Amino acid sequence: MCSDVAIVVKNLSKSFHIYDKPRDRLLQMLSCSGRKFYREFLALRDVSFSIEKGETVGIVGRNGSGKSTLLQIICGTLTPSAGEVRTNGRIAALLELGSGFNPDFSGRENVYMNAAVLGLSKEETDARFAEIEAFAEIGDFIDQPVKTYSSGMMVRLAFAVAINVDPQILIVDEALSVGDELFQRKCFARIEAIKASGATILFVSHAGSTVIELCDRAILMDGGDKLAEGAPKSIIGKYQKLLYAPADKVEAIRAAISGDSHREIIETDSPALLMESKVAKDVTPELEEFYDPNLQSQSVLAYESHGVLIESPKILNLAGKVVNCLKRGQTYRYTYQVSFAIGATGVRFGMMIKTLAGVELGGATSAVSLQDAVPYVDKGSTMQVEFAFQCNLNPGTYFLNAGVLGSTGQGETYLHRLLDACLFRVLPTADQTATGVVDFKCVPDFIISTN
Ligand SMILES: Nc1ncnc2c1ncn2[C@@H]1O[C@H](COP(=O)(O)OP(=O)(O)OP(=O)(O)O)[C@@H](O)[C@H]1O
Repeated sequence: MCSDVAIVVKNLSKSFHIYDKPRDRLLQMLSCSGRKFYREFLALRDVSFSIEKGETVGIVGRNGSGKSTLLQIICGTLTPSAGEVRTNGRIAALLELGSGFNPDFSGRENVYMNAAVLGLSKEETDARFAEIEAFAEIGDFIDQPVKTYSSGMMVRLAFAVAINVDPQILIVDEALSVGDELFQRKCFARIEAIKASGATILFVSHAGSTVIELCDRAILMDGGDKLAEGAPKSIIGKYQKLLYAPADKVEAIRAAISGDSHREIIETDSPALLMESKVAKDVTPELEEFYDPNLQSQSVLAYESHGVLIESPKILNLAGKVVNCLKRGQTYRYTYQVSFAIGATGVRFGMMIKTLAGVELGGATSAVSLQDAVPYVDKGSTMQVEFAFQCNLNPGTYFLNAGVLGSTGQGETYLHRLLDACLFRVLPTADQTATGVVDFKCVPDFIISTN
């Protein structure tokens, strides 16, 4: 193995035996006839790549694409069915939550055990223990059995160990998403320091922005295949295209992505090759807005009705078609119907767009003050409410609220309100330069001065 290379994965395949019924497993154990009581499931199919020392590589892919299986084989906790993995350097891994811990032992004991597995002597761990404890910030829990820990505490301790053993290769599988935001930031800062020290980092993440920020390169997995590898931004674009594709277009998009990679367009962030990556992107079909029936809000929360009911919240495009997968920059109409089983005064309507995490991004009310509200709505009336909005959001998933304010005699209140009434996605585009959540239409410009 070349001394510049940290990880080599060559023609790696992994198949699992799937038993339809528990008794089939038993029959298989007892069988001497060679008959198979299981189905083979190929979780990884002929995957090859290599990672150089000092590189930070992100692995992305839809659920079940084989990311975790791949990391587990690289770390040696799972054996491949075919192919091989070679690694060069001390590996610290954060795989499944708490997988390296013994639940009956205290945090302190687990730190020593974990560090020993990673090749540290007791004296070396003694010297680092205070730093590990300080980083984990779990207080007196350090001397409690790990089985009493919350998932957040577990990940704090596991991460504190992994990053304080000076790994030459750090492998992280989504573990960071468990910790709270402040801890996540602290971890990212430390990962950057580890990266700066020249270590190799391989991590799985569903967060495209994290991969773009942290990684030098990304690998897209799908259905056990390595579909593409290249510059993070380009790979994330392909991943999102696949993720948000309507069911009948998935195969075409998959084929286009894999076709690109078979032509071996190895994309880097160097300006010369960005031209090539643009060509590769253009091969992938651009997605049009559409309605995905599977995309329904599972978290609708209705306030108690005061004789008023919000119904049929939906998004329409300008042609009047119902859609929930939207295009960035386009104008849409958010509509809902309101039925009044009771007369109400000072009626106002509202909407709010929120992120998956519930952050309120922006909305509107139909009137600034009571003076501008609809003065009176008769009992038995129905109103069709509509808010036109421009979709200045970057690709992602968002929620919409709907609300009706007014009075039925006891002062202004929500006559009805639906939280998470609607769910929509913003589709990725090939030419996206905007980052973050909101597309502020930033226009970059620069002037180079030389002395
Ligand atoms: N021990 C196992 N036995 C049978 N099937 C398995 C086993 N482990 C994983 N699989 C299957 O292999 C496929 C790949 O799983 P893996 O966990 O590697 O995917 P992933 O990309 O990490 O998914 P996610 O993003 O949901 O974590 C899945 O279909 C999964 O059900």
